Amino acid sequence: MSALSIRLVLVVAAALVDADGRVLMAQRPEGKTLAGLWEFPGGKVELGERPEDTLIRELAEELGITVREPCLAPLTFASHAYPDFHLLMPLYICRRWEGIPQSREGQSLRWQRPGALRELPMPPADLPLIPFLIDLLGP
Ligand SMILES: Nc1nc2c([nH]c(=O)n2[C@H]2C[C@H](O)[C@@H](COP(=O)(O)OP(=O)(O)OP(=O)(O)O)O2)c(=O)[nH]1
Repeated sequence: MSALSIRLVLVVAAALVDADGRVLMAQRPEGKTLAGLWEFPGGKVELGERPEDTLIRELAEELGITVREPCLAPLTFASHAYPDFHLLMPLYICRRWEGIPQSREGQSLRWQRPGALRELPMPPADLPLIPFLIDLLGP
C-alpha cells in the first residue's frame, strides 16, 4: 500500500478512573467492527470538531456523564495499522465527572484495575496503552 492511499482515522478515547484506581472499559456491541472487544469509551472525531469536544460528546452519548475539558489530561496515544485504515487514538485520563456512568448504547461496562486489563479481550491497538495505565495507577 502506498503512503498516499492510507486512510488515517482519528479516534479520541478516555480512561475514566474511579477512587480505587480502576478504569472503565466498554464492550463493543454486536454488529460493530471489533464486536465483543473491550475498549476505552470515545469515538471518531467528526469533520470540523475539536478532539476534546468529540470526547465530551461521546462520553455524554455513551455513558450519560458530563465531563469538563479541564478534567481531561492527555496520557498517551495509540497508533495502529488496521487492514483498512490507520488508527491514531489519543488517550486522555479523566478522574472527575458529573453523573454515574451507565450504558446508553447497549454496551456492557466494567471497572478494571490496570493490571487486570489483559484479562479482557481488547482491540490490538489498545494493548500498548496498558503499561502507561499501570505506570500511572499501579497494577
Ligand atoms: N472508542 C474506541 N475505539 C477504539 C478503541 N480501540 C480501537 O481500535 N478503536 C477503534 C474501533 C473503531 O474502528 C474506531 C472507533 O469508532 P467508533 O466506535 O467511534 O465508530 P463505529 O463504532 O461506528 O466504528 P466502525 O463500526 O465504523 O468501525 O476505533 C478504543 O479503545 N476506544
